[in-house]
Amino acid sequence: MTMVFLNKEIRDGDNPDLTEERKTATFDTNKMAEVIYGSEKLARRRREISQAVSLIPELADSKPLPFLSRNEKILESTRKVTALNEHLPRLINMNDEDEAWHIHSEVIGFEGNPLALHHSLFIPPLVIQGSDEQHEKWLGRAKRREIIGCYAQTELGHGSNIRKLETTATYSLSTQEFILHTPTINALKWWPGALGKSSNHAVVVASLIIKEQNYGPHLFMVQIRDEQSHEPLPGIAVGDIGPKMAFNGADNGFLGFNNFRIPRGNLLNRHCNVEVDGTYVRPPHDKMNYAGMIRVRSRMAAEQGTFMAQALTIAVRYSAVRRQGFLENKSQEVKVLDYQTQQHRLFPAIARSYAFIFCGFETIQKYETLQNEMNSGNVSLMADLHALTSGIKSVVTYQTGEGIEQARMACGGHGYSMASYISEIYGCAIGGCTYEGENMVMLLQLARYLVKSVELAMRGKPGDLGPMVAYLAYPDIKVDLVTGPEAYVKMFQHISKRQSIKATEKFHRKMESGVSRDEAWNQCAVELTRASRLHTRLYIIETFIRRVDSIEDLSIKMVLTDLMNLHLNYELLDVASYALEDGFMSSTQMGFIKNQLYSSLEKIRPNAVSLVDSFQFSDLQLRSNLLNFLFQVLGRRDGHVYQNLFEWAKSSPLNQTEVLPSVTQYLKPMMEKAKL
Ligand SMILES: CCCCCCCC(=O)SCCNC(=O)CCNC(=O)[C@H](O)C(C)(C)COP(=O)(O)OP(=O)(O)OC[C@H]1O[C@@H](n2cnc3c(N)ncnc32)[C@H](O)[C@@H]1OP(=O)(O)O
Ligand SMILES: Cc1cc2nc3c(=O)[nH]c(=O)nc-3n(C[C@H](O)[C@H](O)[C@H](O)COP(=O)(O)OP(=O)(O)OC[C@H]3O[C@@H](n4cnc5c(N)ncnc54)[C@H](O)[C@@H]3O)c2cc1C
Repeated sequence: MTMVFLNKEIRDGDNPDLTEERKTATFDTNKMAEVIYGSEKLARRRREISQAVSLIPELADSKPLPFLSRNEKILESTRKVTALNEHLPRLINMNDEDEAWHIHSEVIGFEGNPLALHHSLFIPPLVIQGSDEQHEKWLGRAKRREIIGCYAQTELGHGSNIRKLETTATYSLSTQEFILHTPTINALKWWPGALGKSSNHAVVVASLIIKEQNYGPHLFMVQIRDEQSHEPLPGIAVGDIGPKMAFNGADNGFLGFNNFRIPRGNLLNRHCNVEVDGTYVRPPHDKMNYAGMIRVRSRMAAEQGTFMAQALTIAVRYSAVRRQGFLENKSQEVKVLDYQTQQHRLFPAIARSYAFIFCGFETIQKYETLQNEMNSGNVSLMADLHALTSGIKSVVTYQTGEGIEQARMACGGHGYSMASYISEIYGCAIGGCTYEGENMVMLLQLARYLVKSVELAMRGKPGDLGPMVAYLAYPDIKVDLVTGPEAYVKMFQHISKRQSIKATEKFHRKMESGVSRDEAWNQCAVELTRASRLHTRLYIIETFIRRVDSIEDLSIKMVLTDLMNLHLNYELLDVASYALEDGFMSSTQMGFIKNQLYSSLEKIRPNAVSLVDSFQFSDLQLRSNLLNFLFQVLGRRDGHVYQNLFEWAKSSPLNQTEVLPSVTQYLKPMMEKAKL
């Protein structure tokens, strides 16, 4: 008998070690999934979608992805995404972004696909920056997938410094067109996903030139390939940039223009415009054209939390079936999950996954508020959200990379095999440290905001500080950590405030010593990025506490409180040196934090498997597909790891023949020669 997604996901025939873990859980994984995904409906819809997908064989991988060449990977991801396209209207609510994200992640996995950017980076800027008329012209076609698009901003020579993008869009008064041009090799667009071979349209970011004046980066809708032949249009050079650390089922590309003309109406002009006579109509905010990037960054906390959760699901389940070494009982080896070091490796990362997902919810809601305000012409929230999302994207991507790498090491040798799927998740997740703004660059954006806020506080204007930075003006009152989470928040506020002030003061001292503003900034940059990280980590902690406070179900609240306490102690321990430095934290308090941390690990141990089960990733999503025995393997929810690893190895193309050409052509002659 198989009982799918019952409370503790107990199924007959599962590895008894995993079943034992599930039986010890103190909570219902379905209820936890509701908390993770925000509602009963969404959690249930995810299960229904997973179930429906598992019944459609053409949506399964036709071969283990690591055994495919790049061309085969692209063919396979395209096959799956187009097959999925046919089923989508029946399987999901087409207007629900969460359902769409979930089903794509089920079917495609982490390899990428030629339509991934179409939905996340082509349609959104069109919606945000396009006028009603432009929506009429392109949006319906894009949504129906009559056309495929991408977002082409980064160039070979410039990614971080958008103001210096070299691709130009020069307005021609005589023809009322924009002339797109790539003046140098460095100006080639480079990196955009799905540009290389798949897209026939692109939202292109180019510097707008009118009567020789440069108005900075603007967004243009550009058709790059013929809709019938799919050949590049005359005046366009486009291609794939080659294999990458991950995303090899997608065709990141390059793009160059040779005086390529587009109509005036192709400037996305909801917020700005170029009139027929060349008059430039300014947007309500200088950085309005960057709004799409805030949107993507606001989604990254939840996204990265989910990436890390997938790697942890694999590692925790595996750690519960992997037995190695002894504790007290010498007659049976222990589950490696029982080692304190293994728990210390994995459990704080589980806590971070939950923290990032909860933080992600708040950030997405904040973005939605911003979007509504922008639509009615109010841009006052932009600066705050830009600062916040710059910090969040940087901290969560970095820590997710750390967490996934720990998950890999926690699986020992098998973690290093592509059968674990962890390397693919890792490659994809750490891309986030770079895309949507390189992490250091974005931390420095947040630092600008923090420095300004400290300056306000120093000028005695704490009332002018926004709610997220109000703590910069709080007095220093020592805290007793025994009293609970609020004391941890206060300790973190002190640490973060002190670092922001120290960095600002250093910056001021540099300038007072005669160093230019930019040079002074650079000489303080490490301290400034530290301030940004601390501020962001404080924000993540606060969102975690808010979420746990809001939970009514007692059994869920209890286990999440354990997880939150682990998070608080782990995070504080990690930054304790800042508070020890000025005596705000005593060495006794430091000892208390460590003890609390170890006790949290023990409390979480019996719930560890169910905490990762609660993410409810299907085996297909973890590339441990039940439909086909050959696929990976370590994260299987049934825990039958070893026989599947053996099947995986047998399916390696190298094992399809006993004697390889490498042996007949080289090794054998070498050995024969040696005998002479
Ligand atoms: C599945 C895989 C998907 C992968 C998808 C990946 C897609 C991509 O990567 S697309 C490309 C993304 N590219 C980037 O993110 C580039 C990062 N760079 C940038 O965003 C900008 O160059 C940036 C923000 C660093 C600097 O911009 P710049 O115009 O030079 O502004 P700068 O001079 O630093 O700041 C001026 C002011 O603008 C503000 N500002 C900058 N950006 C914004 C914004 N988005 N909103 C509001 N204010 C902003 C600054 O805070 C600053 O304010 P203040 O003067 O008050 O301190
Ligand atoms: C997987 C992936 C997908 C992508 N998809 C797209 C896409 O769809 N569309 C698109 O347009 N682009 C895309 N990109 C490009 C991406 O947005 C850029 O690579 C990113 O913005 C970083 O810019 P860069 O490559 O110029 O890095 P650089 O800025 O050259 O970074 C190199 C180093 O310089 C440092 N640095 C740079 N400037 C500063 C500064 N001011 N202060 C301190 N340090 C600095 C950085 O911290 C970093 O250490 C993608 C990239 C990846 C990896």
